[in-house]
Amino acid sequence: MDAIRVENITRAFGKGQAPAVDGVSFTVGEGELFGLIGPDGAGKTTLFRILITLLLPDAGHASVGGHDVVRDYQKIRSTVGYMPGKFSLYTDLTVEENLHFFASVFNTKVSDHYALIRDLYEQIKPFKDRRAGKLSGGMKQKLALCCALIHRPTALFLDEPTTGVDPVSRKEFWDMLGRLRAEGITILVSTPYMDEAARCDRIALIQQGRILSVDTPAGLRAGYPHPLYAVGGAPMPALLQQLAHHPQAVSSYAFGEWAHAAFTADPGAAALQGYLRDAGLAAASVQPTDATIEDCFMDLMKRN
Ligand SMILES: Nc1ncnc2c1ncn2[C@@H]1O[C@H](COP(=O)(O)OP(=O)(O)OP(=O)(O)O)[C@@H](O)[C@H]1O
Repeated sequence: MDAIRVENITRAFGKGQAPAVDGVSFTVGEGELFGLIGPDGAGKTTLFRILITLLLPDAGHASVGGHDVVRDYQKIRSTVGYMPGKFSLYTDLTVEENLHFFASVFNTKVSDHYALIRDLYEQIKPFKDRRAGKLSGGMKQKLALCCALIHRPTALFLDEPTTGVDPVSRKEFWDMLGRLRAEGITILVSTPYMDEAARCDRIALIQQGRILSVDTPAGLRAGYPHPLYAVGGAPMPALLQQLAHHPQAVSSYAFGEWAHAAFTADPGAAALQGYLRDAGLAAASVQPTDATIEDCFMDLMKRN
């Protein structure tokens, strides 16, 4: 049985508005770490709210742990953990009080499943008497995850858990997700950060409410359809302009200090270098490169 099943789910807000989620389908296997990757406004939160039964879909079906999100919503609420994108804890309660409160909501005790949160909670324990509102961003996020895990959910829904979190805490957070996955907990996590996609078993790329692709990160990258070059060493605006004018150009984007340029057929590094030199960009360096998740996303967006 799939841990999460989404079939043609559609949801719009108001008449005449484009649907926030538009005919979305995918499945998540038991114990899978599945990423929903897409920019702001792509429909990730709307989909999460439908799956954790806070919002009704207009059309389609979805189930979590075999329970239908409309018919069996109570069953789902007692068995899933949810960490919303916005800080969801009680800012006036201390760290420890928040934890006990969430345990009581789920009819359990902190001690019942402490082993699951021990690693995480040890890191915030020194601040157990501090009000949650006074914690740093990374600490708040750790406490929110502890609270979402307090009843040992079978499935965990994390909506942009690392947005606005520093790089070290982000890494620690993803390490923690790996450990939870090893415990057999199914995880659906959304993020706008393409680099985090590589930490997932499979990912769905989502844009304007539609799924562009569902694949493993490696499968997605391997399926990138164009010869791709990383080009640097010259001013970016001039590089991008010149690359866009190449007769075989498909696209060119700035990726940090490099431009990534895709072509319909492989121009060859030497010929591409010559083309740029002839255009007055003699300092440009050119090397073939593998597609990143972001390259794949850009390409799929162009084609859909
Ligand atoms: N309650 C609502 N009323 C009206 N429009 C909404 C509502 N919730 C979401 N939307 C709209 O639906 C679209 C998808 O929003 P959603 O929050 O699901 O996207 P997201 O991928 O989670 O992005 P973000 O990170 O910005 O929240 C957006 O255009 C948003 O403005």
